[in-house]
Amino acid sequence: MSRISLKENGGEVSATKDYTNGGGVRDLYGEDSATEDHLITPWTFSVASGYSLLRDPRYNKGLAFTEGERDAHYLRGLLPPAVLNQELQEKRLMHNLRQYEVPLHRYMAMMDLQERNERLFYRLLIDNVEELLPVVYTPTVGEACQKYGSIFRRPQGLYISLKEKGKILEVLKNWPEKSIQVIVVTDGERILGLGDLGCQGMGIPVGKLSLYTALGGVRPSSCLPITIDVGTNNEKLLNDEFYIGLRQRRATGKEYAELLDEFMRAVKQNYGEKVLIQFEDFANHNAFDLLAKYSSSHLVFNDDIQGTASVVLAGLLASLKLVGGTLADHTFLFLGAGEAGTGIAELIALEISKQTNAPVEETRKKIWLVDSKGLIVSSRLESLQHFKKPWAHEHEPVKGLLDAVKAIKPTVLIGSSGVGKTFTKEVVETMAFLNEKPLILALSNPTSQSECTAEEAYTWSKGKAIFASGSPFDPVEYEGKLFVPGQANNAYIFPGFGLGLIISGAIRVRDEMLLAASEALAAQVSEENYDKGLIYPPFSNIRKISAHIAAKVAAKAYDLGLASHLPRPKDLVKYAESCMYSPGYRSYR
Ligand SMILES: O=C([O-])CC(=O)C(=O)O
Ligand SMILES: [Mg+2]
Repeated sequence: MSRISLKENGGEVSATKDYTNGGGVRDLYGEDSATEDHLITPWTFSVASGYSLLRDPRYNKGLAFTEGERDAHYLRGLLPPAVLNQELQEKRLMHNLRQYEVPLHRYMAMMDLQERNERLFYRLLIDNVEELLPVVYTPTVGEACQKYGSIFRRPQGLYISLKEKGKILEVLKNWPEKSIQVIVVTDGERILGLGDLGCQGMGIPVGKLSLYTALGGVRPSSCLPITIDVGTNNEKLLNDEFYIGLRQRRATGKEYAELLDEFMRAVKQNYGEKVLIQFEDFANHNAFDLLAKYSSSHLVFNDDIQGTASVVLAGLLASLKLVGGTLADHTFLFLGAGEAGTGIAELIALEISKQTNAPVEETRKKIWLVDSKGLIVSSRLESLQHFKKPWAHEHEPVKGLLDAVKAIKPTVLIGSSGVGKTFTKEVVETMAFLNEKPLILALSNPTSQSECTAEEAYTWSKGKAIFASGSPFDPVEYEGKLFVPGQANNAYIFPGFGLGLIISGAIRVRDEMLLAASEALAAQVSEENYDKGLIYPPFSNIRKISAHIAAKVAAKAYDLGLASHLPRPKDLVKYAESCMYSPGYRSYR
């Protein structure tokens, strides 16, 4: 039951909440209108007041409760006399946060705030997005996952382990919110570039969903972080006395597939057809299969394959303004042929195919991938995993990255292997030797896994490189000129993408929607950004950017006949904006 204080008489009061078919809830509290839909089932819930109101992060306002609210809701004496507005609370908290020098301490302070006063948490995150993104998200969230057991305070999100086999539907019903629109789920096997963190991967769904709200305006109450715990193969965690997950090695094969299948069925049964399930940080060997298996029956999106692809394609489209030519004029070389690498490669091939009308089998030939065994070439075809096969072109075998750069002569070099420091000085120098303006994207996360740093890219290329990275880097001064690296992180795409699916009531994800999202993001890069060498707009404008992405994605859903929210709103950008959650406090009568 959700608890809320809306009525003036305090105590336990019943109110009516309108429930809807596709997992949408009516905007009773004026939060947003993203989810208005046809009503079918009435729902009753109780009202919190007094002490329990102060302890309920969704409705607590701390010292911002007004005199009238303190009277009406049995709060007298439970708060000190001062009344502070949200602005002053924000100022105080930002001041406190900046005192912490250790990033993990900032992360913990932010999580505490989220569990104490949700609206204030989102106020901070939205108003200080560039400063706080690296705290609640990449890179600090990676360290938080590594140490999740030690820093554990209050549980966030929903844990579904092998112990819950056969009971997943019941577990979903334990979650206090009934109306869920977005689930981010991980099994913790490939957390960023940090590997298997088992159950402690929970930090990732929690962090991603806080961005759904802050950057994409999806209501927090409709977001559900889930970690599926099938064990871990991480010996360090298995031997860690504070580890929070199942102390066993990973279940695989049939046992794994059955648990996932029960989960997918339970989600659809409980929340309907229109709940978005975002797969996050699964290992390659499961990620592709899960996406393929469920994309025709569920609204599923793999952020590491599709979200990363869409954000990188956006950067490439934008970079054409700086480097010239069309996408088809370029040659692409990837280090890393997993989810991100092959996902990006395929979306580039699709976009070139769309632009030139050439079949995608042809356009793929502009794109080369290197994995741990060297360049992917046709003589390796037999032994390649299925998702690498389309990239096995005719070429003699080439071992390392440097030789591949020399052989392929790429104009664009993309790192997506999850392994740090692999763009060496020689590699960057060769790119700069081959190209007037080499485009270098070091996508692996967190910062420790980045293929090179921004400073390395600019200095080794003697200021020629156009550089962006998955994890954030500070601007670099080189020979008196300031270079501002972009952050090619899927956080640009998934919040707006998800919002677009929600507002249109989409029931399936299609590649055309990803292309639409990329084009929308690229269109948001301004002349001023280009002047600084940026191929992504700053995150400070992200809510506006998300609304534009959402509008294009929703438009595509309508065009493809996959939207269920009818009639189609006339101005989709305005509509998307009007749906977005804003974190200002509500007044309680
Ligand atoms: O979380 C991030 O920053 C980007 C991402 O999805 C990953 O690296 O797996
Ligand atoms: Mg990820």
